[in-house]
Amino acid sequence: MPDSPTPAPAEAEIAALRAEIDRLDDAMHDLLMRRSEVVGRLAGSRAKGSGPPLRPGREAAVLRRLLARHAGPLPRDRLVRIWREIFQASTAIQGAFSAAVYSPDAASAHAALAREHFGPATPMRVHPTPARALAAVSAGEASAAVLPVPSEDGDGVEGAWWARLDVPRLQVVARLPFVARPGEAEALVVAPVAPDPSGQDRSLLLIETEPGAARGRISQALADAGLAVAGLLVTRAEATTRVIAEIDGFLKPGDSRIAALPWSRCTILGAYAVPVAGDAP
Ligand SMILES: C=C(O[C@@H]1C=C(C(=O)O)C=C[C@H]1O)C(=O)O
Repeated sequence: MPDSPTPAPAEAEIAALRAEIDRLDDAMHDLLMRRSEVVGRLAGSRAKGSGPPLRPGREAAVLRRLLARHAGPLPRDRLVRIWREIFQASTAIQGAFSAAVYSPDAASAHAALAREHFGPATPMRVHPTPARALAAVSAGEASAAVLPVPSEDGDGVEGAWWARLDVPRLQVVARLPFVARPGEAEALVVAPVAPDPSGQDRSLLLIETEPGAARGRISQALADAGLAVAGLLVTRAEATTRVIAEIDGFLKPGDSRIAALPWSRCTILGAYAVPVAGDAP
């Protein structure tokens, strides 16, 4: 026997609940208008300095704080989506913002990730190679590029954008999606702005080692220097062995632990806020 449907609340009860929702909408709208005014003041203040208004670390810190106090039936990823739209609207108040997305086709997972992160109102252009997406940012045609996460097998010479990144002018500033979806596509955001710490970050260190350097030796050298390795990617092309080490924490140029490494060619590619767990399935 199917469950009998819950009896509909009486008309008066529905009207009362809708009136309560209307009052809450007004209160939320008032707060959004006030928030936008504060963002406008921030944009006008000298405190924030020049450059694009993107502060992914600050955004991540806000989201983590809200998620830590979150309760009730609104799913965590919906809360994040609402705030992503608020952040993008705030960014747009402070200056024009657009994204250059590497995507082999418009329907790819990367285009969807970028759209989800930057919201439907952000101008976005899809590029057929990571190099073209980066060139759009370099030329000032876009504010940020969305690029594939480096991989040991799939990058090829064309795809290894991270080996030729024009740091520190361009840096990795975020990882998508911020609410982790294990097993699904991920991307990195590169922008002409230094990353800002969120309080829980990972840094990307590009190292050129001697040809044929063994993984174990690379890991050991990083650990000996006091760096906590969260991931290690080793690529070997011709005479060059390139390593991308994901290091726990926010590395700044001049860090003595980097100076202690046995390789002279070590470059911080940027940092990103460690993604948060999604809703339990
Ligand atoms: C308002 C700022 O600029 C942007 C908008 C933010 C927001 O709406 O909270 C946060 C970070 C920035 O991407 C800021 O720097 O705090």
